[in-house]
Amino acid sequence: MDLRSADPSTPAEYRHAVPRAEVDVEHALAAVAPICADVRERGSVAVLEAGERFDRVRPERLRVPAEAMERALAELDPQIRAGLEESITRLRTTCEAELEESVTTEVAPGARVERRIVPMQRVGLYVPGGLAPLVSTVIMNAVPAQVAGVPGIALASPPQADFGGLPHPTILAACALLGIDEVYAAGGAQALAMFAYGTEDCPSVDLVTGPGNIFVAAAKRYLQGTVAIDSEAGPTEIAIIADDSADAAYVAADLISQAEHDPLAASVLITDSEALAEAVDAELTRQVPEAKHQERISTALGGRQSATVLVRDVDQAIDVANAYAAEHLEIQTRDTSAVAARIVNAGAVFVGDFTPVSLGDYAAGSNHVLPTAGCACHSSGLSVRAFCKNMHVVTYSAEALHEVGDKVVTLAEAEDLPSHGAAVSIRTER
Ligand SMILES: NC(=O)c1ccc[n+]([C@@H]2O[C@H](COP(=O)([O-])OP(=O)(O)OC[C@H]3O[C@@H](n4cnc5c(N)ncnc54)[C@H](O)[C@@H]3O)[C@@H](O)[C@H]2O)c1
Ligand SMILES: N[C@H](CO)Cc1c[nH]c[nH+]1
Ligand SMILES: [Zn+2]
Repeated sequence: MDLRSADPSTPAEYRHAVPRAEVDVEHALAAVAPICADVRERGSVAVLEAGERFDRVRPERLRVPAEAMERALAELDPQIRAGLEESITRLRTTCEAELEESVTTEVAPGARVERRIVPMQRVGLYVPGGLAPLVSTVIMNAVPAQVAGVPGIALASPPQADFGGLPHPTILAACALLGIDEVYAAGGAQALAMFAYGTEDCPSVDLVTGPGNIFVAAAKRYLQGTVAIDSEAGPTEIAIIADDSADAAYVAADLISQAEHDPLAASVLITDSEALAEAVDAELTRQVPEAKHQERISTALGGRQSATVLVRDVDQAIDVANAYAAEHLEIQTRDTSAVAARIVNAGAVFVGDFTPVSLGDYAAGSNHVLPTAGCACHSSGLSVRAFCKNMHVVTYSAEALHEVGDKVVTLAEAEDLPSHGAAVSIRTER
C-alpha cells in the first residue's frame, strides 16, 4: 500500500492523512437524485425499471412471495443455518442488555415526568446484494428492530438475475428464520426511495436502516428529511493501529478481509514501526494473490483511500485514528486496552490480536452496520437504540400546577405570549 507520513501538524489536519474514496457521496448524489424522484413520481414501476437497469433483472413483482421464503429456509445448508442461529443468539443477547427502560421522575409532589421508550412503528431494512449477498446483514438489521418491539418491519435486497429476480436465497432464508415476512426484491437508491415515499406495493416507513454501496449512502443523504436514516453506512473501511509487537500476517489478513467488500473499500494501517509496515506489505504481497476476490482487493488496496500511515509514536497514531474516524478500528499494539480507552471516533473498535473485524461482521454480538466516510464523529453503529424513541409523558396534579403556575405565567409574559400564561391561570385562579 501507499506509504505516507502523518503530517506533524495539529491533529485536526490528520483528517487528510488518508482521503476517502474517489467516488464519494457527493458525486453519487447526482446519480441517485433522478432515481429517487422517479420512484416518488411513478411508484413501483420506477423501482422495477431501475432494478432492470442496474441489476439486469425485472422480478414479476416487488413483494417476495411467502412460498419463496419458506422454500429458501427449507433448502438452507444446515451449517449456514447453525452459523446464523449463533449470530442471532449473540446479537440478541447484546440488544436485550442494551434495551433501555422507561424512567419516571417526580420533580415535585404530584409532578411526574416519564421518559417512555417507544419503538418506531414501521421501519425499512436494507440488505446489500450487489457484490456479495450479505445474509449476516439481515440479522444485524432485524434483531435490534425486533428487540426494540417495532411492529412493522419491511426488508429490501436487490433482485438477483441468477435467482429469477428474487433476492439471494440465503437472504430469504435468514428472513424466514427471523420471521420477517415483508420482503421486497429491490436494491440501491430505488429501494430506499420505495421505503421513504411508499409505493402501491410498499407503505412508507418511519426509518431506513442498513448499509450499502456508494449509491445507497448517497440515497440516504438525499432522502434525509423525508425519512429518518440510521447513518451513512457506505463502502467499508478498516484502520489498524499497530506497533512492532503486532503480527504482520494477522494485520495483512484483516486489511484484505475488508478490502474484498468493494473496490472503494478503504484499508489503512497506522503504525510507528517501519519494520512492521514493510512486513505487512510483504504479507499483502503473499496473501493477496491467494485471495478469491484478488482483483477487487488489489483495486481497493491500490486506491487513494488505502494507505500505510507512518506516525512518530502510538500517541500520534491515536490522534490520526480519531481524526480519520474509521468504520472499523483494530488495535494491535502493546497495552491495547490503554489505547482503546483513548479512541473517541470509530464505528466500532476491535481490541487485541484475537478480535478481527470479521468476528464482528458475523458473530461477536456487536453490530456490523457502522458509519463510514467520517460519520463516526457524530453517528453511531446500528443498535436497538436506533429503533426506539424517547417520549416524555407529563402528569401534574392540580396542587402541583398551583405550586409552579405563577412562574409559568411570568415566563410567558417575558416572552410576550400571554395566552400561554392564561392557559395556566384559567386553572389556578378558579
Ligand atoms: N458500512 C457498513 O456498515 C457496511 C456493512 C456491509 C457492507 N457495506 C458495504 O456495502 C456495500 C455493498 O455494496 P454492493 O454493491 O455489494 O450492494 P448494494 O446492495 O449496496 O448495492 C447494489 C445496488 O446498487 C445499485 N447500483 C449499482 N450500480 C449503480 C449505478 N451506477 N447507479 C445507481 N445505482 C446503482 C443497484 O440497484 C444494486 O441493487 C459495499 O461497499 C460494502 O463495503 C458496508
Ligand atoms: N464488514 C462489513 C461492514 O463494513 C460487514 C460485513 C458483512 N458481511 C461481511 N462483512
Ligand atoms: Zn466485512
